[in-house]
Amino acid sequence: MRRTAPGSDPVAMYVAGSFRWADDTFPLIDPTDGAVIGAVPEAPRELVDEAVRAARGALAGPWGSMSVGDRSAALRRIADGIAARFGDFVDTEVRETGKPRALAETMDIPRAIDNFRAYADLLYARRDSTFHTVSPQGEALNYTVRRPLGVVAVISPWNLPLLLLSWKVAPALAAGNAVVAKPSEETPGTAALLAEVIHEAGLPPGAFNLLHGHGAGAAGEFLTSHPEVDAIAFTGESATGSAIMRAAADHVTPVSFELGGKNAALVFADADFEAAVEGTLRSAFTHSGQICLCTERVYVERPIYDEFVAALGERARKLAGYGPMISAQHRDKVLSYYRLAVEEGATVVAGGGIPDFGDDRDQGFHVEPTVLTGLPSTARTVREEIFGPVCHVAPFDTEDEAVRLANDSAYGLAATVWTTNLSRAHRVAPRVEAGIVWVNCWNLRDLRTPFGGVKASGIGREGGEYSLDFFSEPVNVCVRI
Ligand SMILES: NC(=O)c1ccc[n+]([C@@H]2O[C@H](COP(=O)([O-])OP(=O)(O)OC[C@H]3O[C@@H](n4cnc5c(N)ncnc54)[C@H](O)[C@@H]3O)[C@@H](O)[C@H]2O)c1
Ligand SMILES: O=C/C=C/C=C(\O)C(=O)O
Repeated sequence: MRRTAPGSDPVAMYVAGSFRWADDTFPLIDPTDGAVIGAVPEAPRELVDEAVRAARGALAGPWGSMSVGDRSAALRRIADGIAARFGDFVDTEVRETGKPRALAETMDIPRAIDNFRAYADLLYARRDSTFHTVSPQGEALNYTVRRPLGVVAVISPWNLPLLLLSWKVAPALAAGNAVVAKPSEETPGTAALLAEVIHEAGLPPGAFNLLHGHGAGAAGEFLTSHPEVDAIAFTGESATGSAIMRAAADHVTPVSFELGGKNAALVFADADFEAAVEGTLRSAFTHSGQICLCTERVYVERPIYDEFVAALGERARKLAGYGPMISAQHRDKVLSYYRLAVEEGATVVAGGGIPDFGDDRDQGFHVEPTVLTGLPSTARTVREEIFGPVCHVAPFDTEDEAVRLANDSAYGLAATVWTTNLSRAHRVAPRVEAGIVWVNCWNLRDLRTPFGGVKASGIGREGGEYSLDFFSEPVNVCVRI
């Protein structure tokens, strides 16, 4: 069984229990220095068809009839398998995304392991409803059974490649579905390692299948428009979500969408100043702003506005060790917003250009952490998702205005509120149109909470029981007594 292309990194595909390659390949690029580090297979339509058939076959075979206990044990073996190859996963994650090693070591890879462990447990913890019905039509026992959806397509982005893939694959498998996954073409490596781990864990052939390749007009679209796919779980840009929704409409395929954001931070004058500045620095610049939860709009109550802007700008200028944009194309997109902001009349408080390291990183795709001020709320820079290390800071005068500004967006994924006034925190948080509101913190995550966005930021919620709800169909059985 050949897992790797000759002379390249192991980014094989995995279909029907065996590792696959393809004649057509494209280069894998290290964004830190722009070097070609491997070749990625482009799955042809026939292989997508074969993967969907293999998944269907798995549902009719041992995977479809596996006990909850055995399924849970299989998920645990996957978690242990990732843990056993922790270093390989970290190396691959860092090489393909350019993110700081500490981030991969403390967030991406441990959280991926947790995802498999958590869903192994949740399988047991799950309860469903039963009702004893007494009505004029008669007496009955109503109970609920959960059926898997069937063949689930998982399409994931490049920013947290393993975390966001496992965030869908683990609950989909836990609920008894068969999965066909297509990770981002820019970061296929950790998914390929996951396929090896799943193979070693002994899942029946076809229960998990992995394809590589591009989205539009390629493997991604072949998969999401496939008539035999029963559900689509997607994380990525809102525009891609729209395209997938159109493809899914033909077969009324259910979708779960985690999409883009333009997340707001509200900093009140009564906030712990130091915590708010440091927290906003983290929320705007972690992974160079390439986390869907990152802050791009900061609103600060006027009495502390000047001091806040000065402090944030000074710390942004001093940031070191940050990673690159994922690709030359994405770097160019972010830089085009830096230019647009100036055209729109912004004051550049920090950054605004390309750093000069004087080493190999100058061949990579870095941009400077950037703080802007002075734009009206109608500016494209304030309205559109940039997905880079950049935020715009504007003042506000009242609590109502702060909430109105936060909600003045097509998006609604996450928000942060910085205040020491407990009543204000509880008053403001539910008024913000976002799926997640952090008070005096950012990205403090618990796998059991509902995760997702409102408006253009998504459809549905993932996390804990919420994922199991999406990945299974409740069936009401009514038995006359
Ligand atoms: N809400 C969240 O939880 C969340 C999490 C991470 C990233 N994101 C968003 O993801 C974006 C960055 O990731 P990206 O650039 O990889 O997103 P993207 O939408 O460009 O690509 C995501 C995936 O979709 C595939 N794809 C693209 N076009 C497709 C099509 N027509 N049909 C089927 N598949 C297709 C790609 O190949 C890739 O695997 C940002 O907008 C970010 O906000 C959201
Ligand atoms: O990029 C966007 C999604 C982030 C998700 C998490 O960081 C998480 O689930 O903890």
